[in-house]
Amino acid sequence: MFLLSQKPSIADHYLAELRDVDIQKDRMKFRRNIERVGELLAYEISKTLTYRTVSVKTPLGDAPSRSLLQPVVLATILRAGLPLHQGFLNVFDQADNAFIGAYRGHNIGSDEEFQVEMDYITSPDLTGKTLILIDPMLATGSSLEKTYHALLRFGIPAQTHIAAVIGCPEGVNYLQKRIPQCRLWLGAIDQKLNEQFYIVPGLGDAGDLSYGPK
Ligand SMILES: O=P(O)(O)OC[C@H]1O[C@H](OP(=O)(O)OP(=O)(O)O)[C@H](O)[C@@H]1O
Ligand SMILES: O=c1cc[nH]c(=O)[nH]1
Ligand SMILES: [Mg+2]
Repeated sequence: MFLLSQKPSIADHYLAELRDVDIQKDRMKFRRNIERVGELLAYEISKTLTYRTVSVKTPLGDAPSRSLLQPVVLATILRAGLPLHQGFLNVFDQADNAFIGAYRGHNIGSDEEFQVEMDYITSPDLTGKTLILIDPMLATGSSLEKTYHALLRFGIPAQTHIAAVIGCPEGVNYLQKRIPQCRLWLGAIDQKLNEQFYIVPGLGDAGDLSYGPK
């Protein structure tokens, strides 16, 4: 698992602003900070990808360069994933894209449990591609796990990365147990989940903070 906050960097500044109840009132800033964390995570992931050597013609000669070998597919869980998706797309600007409509609904008969509802999924062929699954909050991990398995009907990727801004031990353990083949990339890892399955201290509801209450 990779953790942006493991070493002090500008990522800490973005994360602090994302968590701050006063700064959160500015939705544009909130979305932009999520996007910026996405750009940083995408850059970190890019360091692990495979490149082929190419020669690029400059006005003065030929420059030995590198170009991505495997196509990247960015797969994002709506709604809260959208600003994070944009950050990844700023970096992997030629990526193909998949979108999944998933949200935490309530189970019948219990106020304290939920099941992930999924009602929209679209994806290019994933066979042999580098898949990056994007969602800012890794809480229980159910949304990401369900999404990963649903996406496999579009083909088996060569490798899968999961990127989130804030995670928690419960969600990390869940994904490492259920889908150990996926590599995890997080901005920060927080203390725990509360009784409503929100990350504490976390930042609140990333979807609502980006786009308003629903
Ligand atoms: O790890 P989990 O326990 O599955 O929870 C995380 C999910 O919860 C949030 O979505 P939410 O259901 O709030 O939908 P939204 O993006 O529309 O706000 C978040 O964006 C994740 O998708
Ligand atoms: O803390 C959490 C958990 C799930 N979804 C959020 O937006 N925040
Ligand atoms: Mg939400």
